[in-house]
Amino acid sequence: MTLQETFGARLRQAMDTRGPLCVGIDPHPSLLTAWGLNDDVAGLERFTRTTVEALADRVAVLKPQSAFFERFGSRGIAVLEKAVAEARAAGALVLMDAKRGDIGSTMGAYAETYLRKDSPLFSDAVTVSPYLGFGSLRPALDQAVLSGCGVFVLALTSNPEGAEVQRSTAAGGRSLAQVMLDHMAAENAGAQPLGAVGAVVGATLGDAGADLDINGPLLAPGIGAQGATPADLPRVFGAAVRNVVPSVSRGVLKEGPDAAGLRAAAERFADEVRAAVTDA
Ligand SMILES: O=C(O)c1cc(=O)[nH]c(=O)n1[C@@H]1O[C@H](COP(=O)(O)O)[C@@H](O)[C@H]1O
Repeated sequence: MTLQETFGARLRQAMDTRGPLCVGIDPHPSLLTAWGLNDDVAGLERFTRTTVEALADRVAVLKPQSAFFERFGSRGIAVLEKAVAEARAAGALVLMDAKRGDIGSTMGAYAETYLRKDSPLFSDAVTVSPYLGFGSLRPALDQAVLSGCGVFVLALTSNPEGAEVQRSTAAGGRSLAQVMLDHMAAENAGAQPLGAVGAVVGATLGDAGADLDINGPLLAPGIGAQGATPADLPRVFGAAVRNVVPSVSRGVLKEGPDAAGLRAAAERFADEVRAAVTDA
């Protein structure tokens, strides 16, 4: 695989050319209603198509939240499959937010679902949980490298409940999250320009209080509806802020269904991120 084909290279290039932003596609029932749509498969399809058409040719990363599609069973998954293919065709990287985590043998099936090139849900990257043990992720980590894809591993999540688990002290006195971050750094060692293993670290944390030097991307959800702003990023991420992929879902989606409104919101967030990172 050439350097250009690695996930790290593709992500870096997308962020440099399109701006440092991930927009989440989270079709909440309340958003469907606010857009004048019904909370049914037709509404889901219209919402998703509008968002992809408005943003896939300009934002670096689109992150569909699988749960909102799974709600509708197989017909919802069909909408998701189409959205992934169309977003990728328009040049966006697709990060499937599925937060999968299971024993290794089952993780192998998830890896095939999202990271094998001939799968109907093939995406550029997927979110996973390491809290069944980092080693349980091995099939996804290996499949990602084979396919030139990325894996975003939950480390310090944006929700307040996460700390109970993630900040607990593990063997050797490190926090459990730090143990996971250290595994990620080991996976990414030597990769240029960035490794394929990303960490998820909430922008809401105030100060991450962890060593985020993993030589990989740092997905930062929590901007917008959960209260964080791009200006918070330098404080949370310190020197690692240049590897941050800030993520906004409702903060952009609430500006729909008008495509111009969605685009303007995404551009505004990307501009604010650029300013915050430049000033850092
Ligand atoms: O992995 C994620 O994307 C994620 C991790 C995390 O720590 N917190 C978090 O909010 N998310 C996801 O990011 C999105 C946040 O949506 P908004 O709060 O509407 O911007 C949701 O799809 C969450 O599932």
